[in-house]
Amino acid sequence: MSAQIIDGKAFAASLRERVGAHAATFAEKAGRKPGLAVVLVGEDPASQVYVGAKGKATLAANMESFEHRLPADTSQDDLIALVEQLNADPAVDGILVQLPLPGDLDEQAVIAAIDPGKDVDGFHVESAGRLMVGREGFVPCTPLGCIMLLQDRLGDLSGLNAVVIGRSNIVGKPMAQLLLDANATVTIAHSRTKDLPEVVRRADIVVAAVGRAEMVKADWIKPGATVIDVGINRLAPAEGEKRGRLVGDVEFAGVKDVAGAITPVPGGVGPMTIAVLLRNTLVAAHAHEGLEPPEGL
Ligand SMILES: Nc1nc(=O)c2c([nH]1)NC[C@@H]1CN(c3ccc(C(=O)N[C@@H](CCC(=O)O)C(=O)O)cc3)C=[N+]21
Repeated sequence: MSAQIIDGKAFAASLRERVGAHAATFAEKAGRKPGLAVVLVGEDPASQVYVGAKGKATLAANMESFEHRLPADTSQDDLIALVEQLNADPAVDGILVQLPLPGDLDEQAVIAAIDPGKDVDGFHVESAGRLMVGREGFVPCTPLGCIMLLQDRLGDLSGLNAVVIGRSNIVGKPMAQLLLDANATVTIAHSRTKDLPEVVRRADIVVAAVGRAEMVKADWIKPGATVIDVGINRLAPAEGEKRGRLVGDVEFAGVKDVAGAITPVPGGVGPMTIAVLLRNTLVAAHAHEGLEPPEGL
């Protein structure tokens, strides 16, 4: 049996379409477009490409994009001063500071400086706390995109066994909370987990977010399980290749013959992250104008 391939790219395109339509309606009511500010510190080439892609998607969704590119030797004080300037700017609804930050910049301190009402990444401790206690707030884009794909495929997740591999603040922990909120039975596995393959074999839902290329193997997967691959790893170039292939944390070639459904890399979770970022920015814009939140997103 071969798994259904979950087309995150198509799902994300449809979400971006709906967000763009809502953004146009918002602009008529508010007299301005929703605005997203992206701050990039340093010259990491992968980050530059990624920030450029976000800017394009933002404009295509009828939103304003504000890009701030700062040199790698920017001081903590200057970076926080920029964040405070963006907090005070009424044209800016969402603020994203691209991570990781270079050098000794203190990520937690920079994130703490973001107005929680503009925290469209959902990385502020206030957003994390709200998610934990079940209050409304911004949810990190990648796990929110993953739960959308899961609910689209499986409907009700009640009682399903979900195993999240990885415990980062950005993906693993909020992912587990979202699955718990959806009434799944949740296990968070990590580098110290004993007999990881055996734990994963019990899962109806596997979310792999460890950042290790092709770590999850076919014989770890319960037949028919739904596999969400959050990893984006660039392999070393093979003979004759200029750039190495992009692979996930799951060995796709093998796992696709066992799983019931699986997200590919690229074209799975990655595009969802950007679409959800735009969705969160749209929600922030409505809150800033005192408008009812948009429906059906
Ligand atoms: N504050 C912050 N928020 C982030 O959300 C954030 C961040 N920092 N730092 C970097 C990571 C990385 N990230 C990606 C999003 C989309 C794709 C994506 O769309 N990938 C495509 C293809 C990418 C390619 O071809 O290189 C895909 O998977 O199909 C990738 C990576 C968001 N991040």
